Amino acid sequence: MRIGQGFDVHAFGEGDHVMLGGVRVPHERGLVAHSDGDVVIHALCDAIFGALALGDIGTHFSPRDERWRGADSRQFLRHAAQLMKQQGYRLGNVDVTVIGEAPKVGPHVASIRECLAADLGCDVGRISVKATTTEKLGFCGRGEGIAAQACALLEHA
Ligand SMILES: Nc1ccn([C@@H]2O[C@H](COP(=O)(O)O)[C@@H](O)[C@H]2O)c(=O)n1
Ligand SMILES: C[C@@]1(CO)OP(=O)(O)OP(=O)(O)OC[C@H]1O
Repeated sequence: MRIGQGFDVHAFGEGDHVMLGGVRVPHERGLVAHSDGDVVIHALCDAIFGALALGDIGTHFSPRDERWRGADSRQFLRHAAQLMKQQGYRLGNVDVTVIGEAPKVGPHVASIRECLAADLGCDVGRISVKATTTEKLGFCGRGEGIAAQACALLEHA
C-alpha cells in the first residue's frame, strides 16, 4: 500500500463560477489560476503523485506551459490515474476536504464524487468529499480564496 496527501489554494478573482472536482459551481467570483483552478483536483493529483513518489502536479503540468492555460483539470486527474495503474496500483480510497466560506459545497458533493470516481475509474464509494469553513478566520475566512486538501490510499492491483 502507498499513501499520499495534497494541498492546493487558489485566490478568487473575476468570474461567475468555480470548478470543484470537475463540477461547475456558480459563485459570485471566479478563481485566478493558469488552468481552471480546480483546487479539489489539484490537491487530489498531488496526493496520488505523492503516494507514487512521482513529484507533484507542477512536475507533470508546468504552470509555464501554454498548453495548460485554462485547461480542464480533469485531464490532470486522468493522467494521475493512468500513472497509478502503470505502476501497478489501484485506488483504495480518497478523502478530500474543501476549505472556504463560500461557495457551499454540500449541494454539489454527490456530483463531485461521481465526477472524480469516473476519472479515477473506481466505485464512488471509495471517494469522500467534504467541506469546512475556517469560522471566518484567515484568507479563506476573509473570502480571499479557497483551499482543498486530499489524502489518497493506493493498493496493489
Ligand atoms: N464551503 C463550505 C463550508 C462548509 N460546508 C458545510 O457546512 C458545515 C459546517 O461548516 P463549519 O466550518 O461551520 O464546521 C460543514 O460540515 C459542511 O457540511 C459546505 O457545504 N461548504
Ligand atoms: C495546474 C497548474 C498547471 O496549469 O497550474 P495552476 O492552474 O495555476 O494550479 P496550481 O495548483 O498552482 O498547480 C500548478 C500547475 O501544475
